[in-house]
Parts: sequence; C-alpha cells; structure tokens
Amino acid sequence: MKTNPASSSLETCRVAGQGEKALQQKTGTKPTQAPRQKVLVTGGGGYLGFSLGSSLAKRGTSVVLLDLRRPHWPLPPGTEFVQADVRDEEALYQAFQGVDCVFHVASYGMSGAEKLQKQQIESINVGGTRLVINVCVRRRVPRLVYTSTVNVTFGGKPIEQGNEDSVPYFPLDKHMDHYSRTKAIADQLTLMANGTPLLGGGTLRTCVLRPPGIYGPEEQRHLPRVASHIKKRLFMFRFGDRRTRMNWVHVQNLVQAHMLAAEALTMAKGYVASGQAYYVNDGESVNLFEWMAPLFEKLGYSQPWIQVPTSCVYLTAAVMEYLHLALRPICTIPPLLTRSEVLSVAVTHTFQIAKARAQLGYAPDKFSFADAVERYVQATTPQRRGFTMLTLLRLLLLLLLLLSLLGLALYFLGLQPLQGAVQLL
Ligand SMILES: NC(=O)c1ccc[n+]([C@@H]2O[C@H](COP(=O)([O-])OP(=O)(O)OC[C@H]3O[C@@H](n4cnc5c(N)ncnc54)[C@H](O)[C@@H]3O)[C@@H](O)[C@H]2O)c1
Repeated sequence: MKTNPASSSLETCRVAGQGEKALQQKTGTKPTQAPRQKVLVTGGGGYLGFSLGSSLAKRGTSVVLLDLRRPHWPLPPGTEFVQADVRDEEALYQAFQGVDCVFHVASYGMSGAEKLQKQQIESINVGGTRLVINVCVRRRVPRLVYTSTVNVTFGGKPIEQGNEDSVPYFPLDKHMDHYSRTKAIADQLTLMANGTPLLGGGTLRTCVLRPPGIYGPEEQRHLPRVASHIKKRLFMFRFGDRRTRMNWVHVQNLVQAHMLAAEALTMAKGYVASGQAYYVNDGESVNLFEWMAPLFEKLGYSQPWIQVPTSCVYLTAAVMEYLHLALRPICTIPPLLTRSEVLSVAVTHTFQIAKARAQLGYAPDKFSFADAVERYVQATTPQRRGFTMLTLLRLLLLLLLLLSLLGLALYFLGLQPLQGAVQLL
C-alpha cells in the first residue's frame, strides 16, 4: 500500500492526561522519553479501520484493532486484534485500558441488504457509539475521532460545494435509510460528548470526519459489487443527468485525515478540532458514470449505453426493497440498488474541504481510481465476453422484470414511492 507522505507523525500527539501532568508536577519528575502511544480502532477489521491501524502501527504507535470479525489481511507488527462487539460494554472496558485515543470507525448498514436491517443498524451505530463514549469517559481516554459520512447532511436534495456551516443536518425523520439516520445521530452524540469530564480527571475531546464513498486498493464494499453487476451485464443502463457530481476519497487520504484529526485534539495543536466536524474528500467532484469508466474498460465491458429515466430506476429500487423485506422470512433477495443509492448517484452532493485543510493541515494526495481497478483486475480473473444471444436474452428478461416490477409497484404500493419518483422528474 502506498505510504502517505502528507500525514504528520502521531508521535507528537500524545497528550498527557491532566492527572498524569499533575503527578509529574507533584513528583517533580520529567519524562525523559514519551511513553509509546496506544490507540484503539473500532471496526479495525474493516477496510478503513485496518488501513488506519496499519498506518499508525508503521509510525510506532501501539494499535488495538477491535472488530466483530478478523481482518482479511495479516496483522502488521505493532497491532493487536481484539474480537469484540461495540455493543458489549464490558468488552470495550477491557479493551480501552491504557488507550490514549479511540478512532470509532465501526458501523453497520452502509450498502446492499445490510441497509434494510433496521434494528441491527440502530443498535450498532447508535447504541455502540453511546457505549464507546461512555467507556472513553470511564477509562479516561482523552480523544475520540468518529468516522461519520456525508449522508448526515445529504438526504437526496442537491448540495453543491457545501461546507460545515452552510449545510445543516438533514432532518432525522426524512432520511430515506436507517444507516444515514443513525450515522447522523451518532455524529451528533459524538460532538455533544466533547468537553465531558473524564472519570478521575481530564476532559474528553471529540471530533467527526464526514467522508463520501471510499475507494482504494483491495476495497471490499463497492468495487467488487459494482464489478459483479457489470459482469452480469446489469450496468448497461445509466441514469441521472451527466452534470450530476459527487466526491470520493482515497483510503490513504482518509487515513491521513484521521491521523491529523487525532493530533488536532491535543494541547500541542491548541485542541483546534475539539467539538468540530470536517468534510474530507480527494478535493475533486466527478460524475459517477464517468468516474467508473476505467472499471468498465479494464474489465473489458462497454460503458453503460442505455439511458433510463431516474424515476424508473427509483421505482424499481423501491419495489426491490419492499420485495426484499416481504420475502425475507422465506428467502433472501438482496436489492440490486436501494432508493437512497439511486439518489446518491442521481443527485449532486459535493463538499468543500477548506476547513480540514485550514484547521487540520489536510492535504489530499492525488490518486486514481484506475489504479485501484488495476489492482482489483489483477487479483481476479477477468472474463471478457462478447455480446452473445445469451446476453441479449438476459437483457430482455431484465427489461421484462423491470416492467413487471413497475406494474407491481403501482398495484401494491399506491402513491408513496411514486411521490419520490415524481419529485425527481
Ligand atoms: N465505505 C464507504 O464508502 C464509506 C463512506 C462514508 C462513510 N463511511 C464510514 O467509514 C467507516 C468505515 O467504512 P468501511 O468502508 O471501512 O466499512 P467496513 O464495512 O469495511 O468496516 C466496518 C467494520 O465495522 C465492523 N463492525 C460492524 N459492526 C460491529 C460491531 N457491532 N462491533 C464491532 N465491529 C463491528 C465490521 O465487522 C467491519 O469490519 C464506517 O463508519 C462508515 O460508516 C464509509
């Protein structure tokens, strides 16, 4: 993985707890060498969490990766894996011992079928965050960085070059998916916890980072899913205006932002990030279908060429969501797309990173999506296929399915999903 030259060293960011400082004054002792810093990353088995933990460990920090599941990758030196649930307070209490900074990265329900598991999403994203905050206070962890998302302010209405002051939280009751709603609650809980006194002395300082979609080598969530849809010829369709824009962030840029945010919660940096939110992205706005062009190219498939009205795609997504829920007791049919995913593609939502640049010193490196695709294609067996009769048959079947789903939608759902579609027209 490419190293990040722009990220500054975390060795300088250890903040002695107030009790520790008092002890030094009392005894008149001065530490000759700063003790090794220890941080904990929840969701440390996931893509961002593991990349962050590995980068921190490379800089000499002792890292605890806490996750329900083991990382796919071998643990690098300086890291320790703790298998635990962020909803298990006792497990968190054990794991947070001696930790200086918690990066709360774990979350659930971001994409695909997970998106519809409401209870699970709520208990992990909201309940888990509450416990993480409580245990920081009980364990005297002075810094907490929360990985939020742009979805806390984006709910399907256009946002162009929004910033932390210009765009308010999207109303909680209007969010189209539970993931975004619960991330918004967790984002606010984290910011509200800023300034909480720690048990036994000191103050908890918190901040939140709001990234858009994450990409990079070996990314597991978006790229393989989209690639599999492309290989099944489901991405012959495109929708949305060609002028629609969104941001992306390379994992290493996001790692850089997390490290800088942790540093900016220290006295050395005047606690500048204390209680602050930051949008973080690569500093570029792109159209999704143009941005994904290298993926089609490298997989050997043609670009999506059939333009479908967004309202049709939205309706189909609504039907697929309802079907998924209705059939759940019998079988699992993961929705190809959810309504909020359709809106993410079809509605412009771009954000400035000026605040992160100015306050954190964030300076995104230039990365290309094509490189991530190259790595993905090398790791999988590319299968180039021609436009055969079988493909044509599949396409016809798909069109038939879309039409039947539309019919079903009109029949069963009445006007509710139609209203959303009409707004899009
Ligand atoms: N991937 C994106 O495009 C994207 C975009 C915006 C924001 N984010 C945010 O970035 C963070 C990391 O995303 P990622 O792409 O690395 O996701 P990921 O799914 O790879 O990682 C999340 C990790 O959280 C773990 N987890 C889930 N429930 C848990 C629980 N109860 N206890 C402990 N661990 C649990 C999962 O096992 C997983 O390893 C998340 O907070 C996400 O909301 C991601």
